[in-house]
Amino acid sequence: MASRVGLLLAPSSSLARNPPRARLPYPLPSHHLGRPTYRRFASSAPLRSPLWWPRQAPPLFSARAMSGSAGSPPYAAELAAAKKAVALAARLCQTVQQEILQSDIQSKADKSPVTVADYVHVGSQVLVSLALNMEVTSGSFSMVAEEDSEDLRKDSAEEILEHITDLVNETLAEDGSYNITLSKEGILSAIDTGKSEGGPSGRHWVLDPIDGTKGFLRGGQYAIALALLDEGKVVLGVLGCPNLPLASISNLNGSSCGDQMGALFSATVGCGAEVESLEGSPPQKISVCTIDNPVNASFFESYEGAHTMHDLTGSIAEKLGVQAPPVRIDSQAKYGALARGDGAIYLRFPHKGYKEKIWDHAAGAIVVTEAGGVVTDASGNDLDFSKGRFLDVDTGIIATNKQLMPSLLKSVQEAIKEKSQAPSPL
Ligand SMILES: Nc1ncnc2c1ncn2[C@@H]1O[C@H](COP(=O)(O)O)[C@@H](OP(=O)(O)O)[C@H]1O
Ligand SMILES: [Mg+2]
Repeated sequence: MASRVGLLLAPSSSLARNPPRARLPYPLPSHHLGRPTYRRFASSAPLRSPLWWPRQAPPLFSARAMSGSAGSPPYAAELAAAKKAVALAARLCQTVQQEILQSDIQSKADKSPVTVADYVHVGSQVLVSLALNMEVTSGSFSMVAEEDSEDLRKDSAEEILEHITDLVNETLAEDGSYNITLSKEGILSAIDTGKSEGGPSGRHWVLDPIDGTKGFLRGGQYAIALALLDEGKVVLGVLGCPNLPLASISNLNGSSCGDQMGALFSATVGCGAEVESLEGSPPQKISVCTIDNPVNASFFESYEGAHTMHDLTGSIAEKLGVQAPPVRIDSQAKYGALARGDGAIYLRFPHKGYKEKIWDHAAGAIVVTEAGGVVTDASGNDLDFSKGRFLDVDTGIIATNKQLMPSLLKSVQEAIKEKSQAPSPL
């Protein structure tokens, strides 16, 4: 946020150029510190009062699972809440992406799509925070997330904040689950619920409000990625991928034989992984592919060459004997696709000096491991999400099924060694 919102202020996006949306005629919430207190329309009831529960059936996921009820799986309430939160945020993201793609923003001389990206990052984070606070009825709330409100609190960001506020309130009104409207101060406070540092103790939500920003702006893949850490371990994860087909990507170039768009992957520790539509179709169990011969394997990697060393991943694939060309897509949609067997391997090798953040991998990693896969760093170590906002990984991150992992690790080690011994270009 700090790096992006500073660039927001030129009215360069379709959103900024268009007249402001009509304000919703709702009373606004009062300021609060700490945990946000969203106020229900025509009510001053505090958050979590039964008076707050929506009267009508929510059109998206119903998140009314009860935590810890007899016979219910672990984290059932949290999982239901996370699905609801991600589906709500996805609704906002889809609206904004359509506006971007219909506008001439990508061809503007000042090329400032980053402006729009900020609307949607903040809006998505606010909606996730709000939904989690509404749905999870016990314990304190802690969230590790990408955005903070610092730049949005500047006077110069007033117009942007107003747009974000409208966008969030319109999404809430369209969804209809909560009769709530947020003021600008409510938006700022909700963003700042994501300031936690995480760590090895307690529970922390981990959110990437839009993972794959570049893909989002290009009209490609992106994901809303939400995970829950409990005592340093990822115990559940939800990935909302609005542009990923619900059916498998059959020909591995991003298209699918099915025609329904939007996939929501989820996993709870010890309970397996599932996929369903963003509107909440019956969940289907998923598992990684069973390929054990690399000749038949394909591999996913970042679309962006700045995010991974395509030369190194090419060399790994060659050593392993993979014949298919890389499947390059943005975001943690790669983890989702891998988890349901659309491809066999995910390779990620950032350029020197880059530090991975936990929100870029927490949800994706548990979806893959619960689907029977393995996710490690380049040395075969498990990813450790308990060290705060960053991951301490050796060189890169790899994921595949259990059969292929030993030979993949060998190829990774060989390719890294070879690259380190190669003469550096003058
Ligand atoms: N130089 C870099 N190397 C590796 N990853 C980077 C990077 N710069 C940004 N990223 C991360 O790569 C993520 C996107 O991954 P992918 O390439 O798989 O789509 C970004 O998430 P955001 O888009 O949420 O910022 C960002 O966190
Ligand atoms: Mg990200």
